[in-house]
Amino acid sequence: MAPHANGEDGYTNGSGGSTAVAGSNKDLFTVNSPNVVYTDSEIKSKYVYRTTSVAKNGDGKWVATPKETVYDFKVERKVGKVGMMLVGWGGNNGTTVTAGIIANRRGLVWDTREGKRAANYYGSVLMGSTIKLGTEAKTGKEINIPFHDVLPMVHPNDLVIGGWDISGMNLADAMDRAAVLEPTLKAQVQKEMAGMKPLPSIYYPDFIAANQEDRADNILEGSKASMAHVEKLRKDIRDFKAENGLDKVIVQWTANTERYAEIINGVNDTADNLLEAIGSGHEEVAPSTVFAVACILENAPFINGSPQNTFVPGAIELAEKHGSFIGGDDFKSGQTKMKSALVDFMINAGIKLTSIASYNHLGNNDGMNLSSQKQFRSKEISKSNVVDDMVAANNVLYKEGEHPDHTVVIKYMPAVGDNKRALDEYYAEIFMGGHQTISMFNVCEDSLLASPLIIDLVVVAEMMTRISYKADSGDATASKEYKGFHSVLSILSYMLKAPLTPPGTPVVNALAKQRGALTNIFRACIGLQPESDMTLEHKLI
Ligand SMILES: NC(=O)c1ccc[n+]([C@@H]2O[C@H](COP(=O)([O-])OP(=O)(O)OC[C@H]3O[C@@H](n4cnc5c(N)ncnc54)[C@H](O)[C@@H]3O)[C@@H](O)[C@H]2O)c1
Ligand SMILES: O=P([O-])([O-])O[C@@H]1[C@@H](O)[C@H](O)[C@@H](O)[C@H](O)[C@@H]1O
Repeated sequence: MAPHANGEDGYTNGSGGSTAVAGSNKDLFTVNSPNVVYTDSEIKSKYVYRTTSVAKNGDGKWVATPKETVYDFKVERKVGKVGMMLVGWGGNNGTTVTAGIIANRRGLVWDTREGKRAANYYGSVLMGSTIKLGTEAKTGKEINIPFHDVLPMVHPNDLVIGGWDISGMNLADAMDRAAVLEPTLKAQVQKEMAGMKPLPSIYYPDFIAANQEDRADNILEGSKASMAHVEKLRKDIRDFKAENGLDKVIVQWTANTERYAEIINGVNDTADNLLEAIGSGHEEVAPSTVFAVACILENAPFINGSPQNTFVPGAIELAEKHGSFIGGDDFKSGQTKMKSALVDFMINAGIKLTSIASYNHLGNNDGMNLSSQKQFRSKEISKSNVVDDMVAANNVLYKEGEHPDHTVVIKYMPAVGDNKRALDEYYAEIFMGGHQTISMFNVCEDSLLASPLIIDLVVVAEMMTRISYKADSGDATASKEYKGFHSVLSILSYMLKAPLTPPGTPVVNALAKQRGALTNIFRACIGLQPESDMTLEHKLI
């Protein structure tokens, strides 16, 4: 049921909930609590984090003990001027997200066969979805607010965009090459994008498919890692920041999928060894890792939107040493996003999933790059591990080490272009020897699904640069002074297929849990408890 204006400062949707209209004033809401203090520059909150500690007693039985930890969070309210630099800016995703932000910034409307279309941010969890703020006391109605309004976040319209590409094509021509957007929209952004030209990038041929060589006409000298490359990329970031008067820059890899790098002791296992390996031009150091190192040293958050193992152990250690943010891997845009929701539902419904067959074909340049086995292998890994946590959490259905069959196939079919076809079959055992077969045909317009994720990743990563905490927790999180979250931003996992997590911490792929973590961490920053959906107020009356 479409929402309709209820005459007040909001909308009543079909479920009787209410969504406050964003932008009706600078602060859509304030929190009325002795634990939350607003100043012009900061929001400070005291938050009681409630968990349940479990341990086995002498009889081998689990004993569950409620545990409370008090955290002090601080949010800097000033957003500042933010830049987004994309590696692979001239690709399908890079050109599409750039055109999309320009179209939104200018409020563009364009003609299509189905009628007029207006710029929007659909598919962005921050710009296109809401979270529950609470329940209206006088009516009992659920009050929902735009996700983007829960904390002071940068608006994508305000992002200053730049980046690198091994292809020197200007963004207007590259947008035509990508063949993603309607001509009537392209025509309205063509002039602005024609003035955008990617910076030359580093190109180490062995890491991406040989079929990409023809594009590589905008490259820096040297076909192996070097500190000169690191310093050039660092200078590019500094220059971009200075030329645009930016307060900070967030960098994202949306360049082609690379082959995995071999993890070698003495080469990329520690921060020092990695820096030495770069300095000596070791052939196992990938371009994406060189970009990561440059960003870490420049303290620019770096996010890997592709599946390769960019963050070798040495890169993670370097980020921890410098307190720089990194995140990845591989945008979770279509087939895998659906899988991480559907498998979560099936297994948590007690349905024993026994096999998943995931096939897809696509015809864009990414597909061509993935037609090479080594690059496909990177993607196969990231697409295959996405159900592991859900299976491992259900020891009723699955014995130790038991898991569904899982096959991932990707084929390059030029004819379909960016309109990727995903065909999935989920086969499961149900009650009394029965079976359930779910077959799905999902046409994912790859870049139109990935572009909003690029925006969410940048906005959340930037937000995390303005959140700090201190705690007298008595555990590893204890800190007397305010400090940032761990360098590995696992809070980004909702947008990623293979979430990178701080060393030794579990990977969560279940989509609902990932969204819950993002929502509730942001709620904690303003002193609000997690939304439990218990709604006791509606069940105990
Ligand atoms: N739905 C999606 O589109 C989606 C989902 C998940 C992951 N991804 C990943 O995002 C990446 C980009 O996807 P795409 O469809 O935009 O691909 P694309 O091939 O259209 O764009 C990649 C761009 O990267 C450039 N490039 C390659 N190596 C480079 C380097 N070393 N430095 C700078 N630029 C370089 C290429 O010239 C190209 O313009 C791929 O790795 C893909 O697997 C995409
Ligand atoms: O996100 P998702 O739809 O599961 O996975 C997609 C793959 O199916 C596709 O082959 C690839 O080109 C995209 O980059 C993306 O990784």
